[in-house]
Amino acid sequence: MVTDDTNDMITPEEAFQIIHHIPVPTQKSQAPLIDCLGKILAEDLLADRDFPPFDRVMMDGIAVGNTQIREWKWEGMTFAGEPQKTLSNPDGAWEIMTGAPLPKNCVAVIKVEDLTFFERDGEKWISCQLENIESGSFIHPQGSDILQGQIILNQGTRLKANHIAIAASVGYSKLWVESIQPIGVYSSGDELVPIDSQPLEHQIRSSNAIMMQSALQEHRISSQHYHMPDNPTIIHQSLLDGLEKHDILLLSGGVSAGKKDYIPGILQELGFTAKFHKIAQKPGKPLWLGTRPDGKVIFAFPGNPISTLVCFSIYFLSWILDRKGPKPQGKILGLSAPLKNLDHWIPIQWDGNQAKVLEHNGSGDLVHWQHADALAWQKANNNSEELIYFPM
Ligand SMILES: Nc1nc2c(c(=O)[nH]1)N[C@H]1C(S)=C(S)[C@@H](COP(=O)(O)OP(=O)(O)OC[C@H]3O[C@@H](n4cnc5c(N)ncnc54)[C@H](O)[C@@H]3O)O[C@H]1N2
Ligand code: MOO
Repeated sequence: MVTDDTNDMITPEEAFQIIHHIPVPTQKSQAPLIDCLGKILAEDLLADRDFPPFDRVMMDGIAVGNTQIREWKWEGMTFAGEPQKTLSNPDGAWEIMTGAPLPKNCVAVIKVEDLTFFERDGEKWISCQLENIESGSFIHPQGSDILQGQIILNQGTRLKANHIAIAASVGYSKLWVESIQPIGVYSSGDELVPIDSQPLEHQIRSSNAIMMQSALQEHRISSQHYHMPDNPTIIHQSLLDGLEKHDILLLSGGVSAGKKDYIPGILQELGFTAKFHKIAQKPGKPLWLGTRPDGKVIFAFPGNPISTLVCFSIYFLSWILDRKGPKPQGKILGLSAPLKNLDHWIPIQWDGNQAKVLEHNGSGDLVHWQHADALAWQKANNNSEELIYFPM
């Protein structure tokens, strides 16, 4: 008899909704700027001076006070890093380099490509053929980006490299940030053996934990690995120990319907409430997510390597990185018919500039999936060829 358990499953959309209402446990600490990438800023940063701090020259060339004439007498030169000078002759020109402070009495900059330098009566002159020279051209006015004392970067910003540059430019060599503390990463199953051992015929090498740990490293989150055999007493104790040290645990295996799939029951014993167990999707149907009143969060991923990979990438990473799910959209070549009641996460490979379905052997097949560039989201019963996808 074929059973249909779609009634007790939620959709991926519902799962995203639930996930994004769960606070990510973080701790506030002060960190050197070089270690702040990817963390959440826990303070407002103020501009310590106007930006730019002076009228900044934007092109190598000359600065002039009179834009109506086309020949100016050379008066002096300023490089970036030199203090502001003053143009004394109203019909003169001051040679300037990008980044220098605009000399006093100047109203426009003309770039060197539009100029001719020449000598007349033993003196330096500059001419220009441009019809129109607008006042203010190639001048980045003082305070036009932001004024001193204003907030230049808001608390809550997830810090990218350009934000780090802003912090540096206003003199913060350390920042208060919210960061995710080391995560406990668990593998489970009697069939699993360590990477450097020779498996017996019925055994396999464990790969899910190291995959998750590596992916966490990419986001500068440290982790600790634990392995649990299929023994409820040991699982209970091991998770209890892990919860002493970590706010977030990531588990893989032992969450489906097998006789030794103890994980959901034990997590309940440990005080966790399941937010969901089972999403109408393939792969990764039996994904379990639970929280505890003290703020601890556990994702228990289905053990098949691709199920763990897909659920980790789609749900866990979008939770900690505060992404709201897949965004880009495009036409995918080679799609098969949608599944009847399950959303389908389909590996996509870029072929030149086309996205096409990657052939594979299901959620136990790490080998073919190595070529996946993205995951396309084919909704149940939906024949569209334009799919939202998720870069991997
Ligand atoms: N009767 C049912 N059986 C299954 C269902 C179901 O709904 N009813 N769901 C299937 C789906 S879908 C998946 S996905 C798997 C998930 O199973 P578990 O989470 O219980 O995982 P295990 O049974 O422990 O392992 C599954 C598979 O993955 C291998 N595995 C586990 N951990 C690792 C690891 N760390 N590294 C590499 N490989 C790992 C394990 O050896 C198994 O081959 O359940 C289906 N069954
Ligand atoms: O979700 Mo399972 O991932 O179909 O093998």
